[in-house]
Amino acid sequence: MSYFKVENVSKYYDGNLVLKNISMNIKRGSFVSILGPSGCGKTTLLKIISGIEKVHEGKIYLKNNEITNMPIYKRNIALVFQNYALFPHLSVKENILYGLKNKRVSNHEKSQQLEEIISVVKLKEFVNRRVDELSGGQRQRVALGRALIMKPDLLLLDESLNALDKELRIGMQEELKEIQKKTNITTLFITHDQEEALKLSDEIMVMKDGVIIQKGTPVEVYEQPKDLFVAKFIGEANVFKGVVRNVKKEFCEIDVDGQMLYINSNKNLKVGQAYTFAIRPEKINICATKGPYNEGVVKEITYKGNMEICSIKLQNATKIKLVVQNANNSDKIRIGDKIKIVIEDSMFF
Ligand SMILES: Nc1ncnc2c1ncn2[C@@H]1O[C@H](COP(=O)(O)OP(=O)(O)OP(=O)(O)O)[C@@H](O)[C@H]1O
Repeated sequence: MSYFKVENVSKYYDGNLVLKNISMNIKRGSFVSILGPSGCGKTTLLKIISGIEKVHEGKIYLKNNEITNMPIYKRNIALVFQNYALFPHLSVKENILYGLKNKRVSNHEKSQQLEEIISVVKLKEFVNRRVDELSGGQRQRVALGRALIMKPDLLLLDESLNALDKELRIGMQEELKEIQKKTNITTLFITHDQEEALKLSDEIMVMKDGVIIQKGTPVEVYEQPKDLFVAKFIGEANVFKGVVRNVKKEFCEIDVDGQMLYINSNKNLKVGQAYTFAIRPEKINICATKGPYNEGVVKEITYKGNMEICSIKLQNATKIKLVVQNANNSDKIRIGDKIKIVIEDSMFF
């Protein structure tokens, strides 16, 4: 039996089915992200797990106990909201201790636990400061501290890094991962940020329209997306439709509106059959002479600091994007350059 299990859960709002037959098994100590676009049902799922909302169908188990209809306070599940829901006029210490308000804990134990948590979330010098005098990142840590002091069996994080600016967010992602590893707390994190999910998770569940479309490790969902939606949602992809004209041992030829694309993989494709396929920009290399290659002209270059995204127009106006790591000035690609590219791999659907 798994540590945390959701079994065929469905939920309606005003007669609309917003969660459809959701099932998941989560191992103890793992960090699982639920990734999906706005409105797909992520928050509703978290509310159901925490007990704020009721399920219409299905069952939920935590540590072998059914908790489907258990009251919130009996579940020992902590939920951190996007806006943290802290008390702004209270101190860091008071906010964190609030997590223990329904627990019978002696004052001595309380101060011991507080000290431990303050050290985990690195807020030692702010213990007595009011929350409204803290930065966004510090508030995030208070919210985490308030959840962690409960020693919950499950930690639910609802887009909790959303309120932070990019730099702080990246810093907090690292801290969150570190805290999760240190405490070994089983965590369910919801986000619509694919980079965040890839970086933090042991497992990712991709959701769309109330359904979990794919579950897997970050590598699995990125490299073997189940469908085009997942391929496009998790990372960049050049998407084409075309008919396979030739399949060789090392490569295949695909006709995209009269433009022949050469791809260095064959994936058991059938000649004459039409496929939708998606090529990751980093699977395309610029080559000197080695064939089979595709030829095109550089139309656009987007500078990204450590890399550039180049948009290449092939002979018949098909456009394809590739990644170039920042090169020396002499090797730099420029708009108007005629280049040869090798497509190393593609995902076919
Ligand atoms: N209390 C409610 N009453 C009626 N419909 C609701 C209620 N809460 C959410 N919904 C609807 O249920 C669907 C799922 O909403 P939910 O908030 O779970 O999505 P989400 O994936 O968390 O979105 P976001 O990323 O924007 O927060 C949406 O269509 C939403 O409009």
